[in-house]
Amino acid sequence: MGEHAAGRTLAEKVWDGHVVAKGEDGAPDLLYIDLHLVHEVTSPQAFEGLRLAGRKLRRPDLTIATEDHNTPTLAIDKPIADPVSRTQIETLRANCAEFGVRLHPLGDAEQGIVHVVGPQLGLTQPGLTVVCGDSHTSTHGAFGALAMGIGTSEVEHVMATQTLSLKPFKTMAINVEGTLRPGVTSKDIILAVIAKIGTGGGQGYVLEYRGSAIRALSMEARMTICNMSIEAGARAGMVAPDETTFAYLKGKPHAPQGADWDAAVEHWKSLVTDPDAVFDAEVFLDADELEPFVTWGTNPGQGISLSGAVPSPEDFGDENAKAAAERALEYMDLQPGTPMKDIRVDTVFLGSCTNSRIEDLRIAADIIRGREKDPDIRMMVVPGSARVRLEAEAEGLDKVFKDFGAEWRFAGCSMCLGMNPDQLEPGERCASTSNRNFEGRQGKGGRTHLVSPVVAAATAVRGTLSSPSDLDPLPGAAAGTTATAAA
Ligand SMILES: CC(C)[C@H](C(=O)O)[C@@H](O)C(=O)O
Ligand code: SF4
Repeated sequence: MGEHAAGRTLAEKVWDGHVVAKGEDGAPDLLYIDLHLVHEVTSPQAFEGLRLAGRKLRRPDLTIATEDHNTPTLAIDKPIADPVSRTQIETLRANCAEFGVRLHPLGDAEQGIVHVVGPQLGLTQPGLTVVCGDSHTSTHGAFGALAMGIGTSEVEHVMATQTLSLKPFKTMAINVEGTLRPGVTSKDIILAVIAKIGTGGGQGYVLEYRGSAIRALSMEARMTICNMSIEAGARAGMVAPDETTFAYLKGKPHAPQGADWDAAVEHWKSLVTDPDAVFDAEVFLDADELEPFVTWGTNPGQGISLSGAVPSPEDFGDENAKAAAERALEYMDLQPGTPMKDIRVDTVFLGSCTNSRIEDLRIAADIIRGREKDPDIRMMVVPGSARVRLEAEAEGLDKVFKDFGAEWRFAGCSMCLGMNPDQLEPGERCASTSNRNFEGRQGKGGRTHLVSPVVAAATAVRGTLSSPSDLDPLPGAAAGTTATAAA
């Protein structure tokens, strides 16, 4: 025991502030939940459980639902053709009506991927506990919230009690110092982190992303990083709130106003890891050295610099990693030693809760503006929410994408996981801005390379995995890229 208690990390502060009942000897604590986000896939049994128990929803005012996974991205005014998707959507609508949950249905201006909607409404705020029956709830940690994906039985527990029983966690600092080069984005940071620590490296930990490179990122770029914390196996990922966070939140529909705003900012400023706090583990990454990062395999940790080559299973010391690489290369139909930039893709997907916010669309549009799409590439652009779509259209980005030959779709999860008509054909290869490259994730037999929005855009121009620096300069433009390090 030390002389005096050590300082606390950000995660510990938020946790401590929500304990309703403390567990003894490593048993779970009961935590109060500030915000419960709901979508159609993981809520039906939870609502059914409440119904069977004759219970009410404890806090409808802290619960909000949206339709995202099963929604079509074309002809959204027509009935949903797929019976399973239609049933899930109709069930959500009926449940929300019965239990008094605010729902943003397809066609509503606030409909969209649950992890895009919460932040854009200003519901996601520093210091809150946020849960959702969805693994990528970690996205909301970008605001300094403790945000966790939960299972359907936990969804029911939160619905019934507004609390959740949670096991203690360990803390890991992910320190990213330096300045990103042009064309390198926050997506590359997180892909590099996962390649470094592995898909199980974060197990049991709440990650805190820190350092000058993280501080320099926009809120949307921070969300991209926190979003993929779960792909490293972590319980959650967080960034301490700062002026960037406050500026993003100010004026959002659910952000505090007037004197409440000032008081909130005062409180939020205390949500930082104390200088004398000790993390259970630390990881360091040099932002100056980072290059655009892409995956070659079938888990998000199987990634490499875009300037590199497909690795050989022999490159992996560990027998499991060797076997996993062998299997991944077979599924991906790739030969060791092939330069990543020689890999031809069929489809480019710009979307998902990782990279479908307005900044993602802007930086991709900046690259393709005035350029021609490779004629054999199919490109789909799917805004994360109806609001993002409207905003993009007000800026004329839809026209940039359409002139380029891309498909401009309505908001939803879309080809991120193909629970809707947007799927890859067997054997089709896709450069995707989403977060999972599992076998069959984007359609049976489909092959996924995870990339940043700028790599997605450059790939759509050249037809092979490419970064903006591989593109010929536009006539009259200065050499280099217009992509900023902001996304
Ligand atoms: C459908 C849902 C439960 C799932 C998740 O939890 O992540 C989905 O969003 C995904 O990305 O695979
Ligand atoms: S966009 Fe993809 S990762 Fe995000 S919630 Fe939807 S299916 Fe899951």
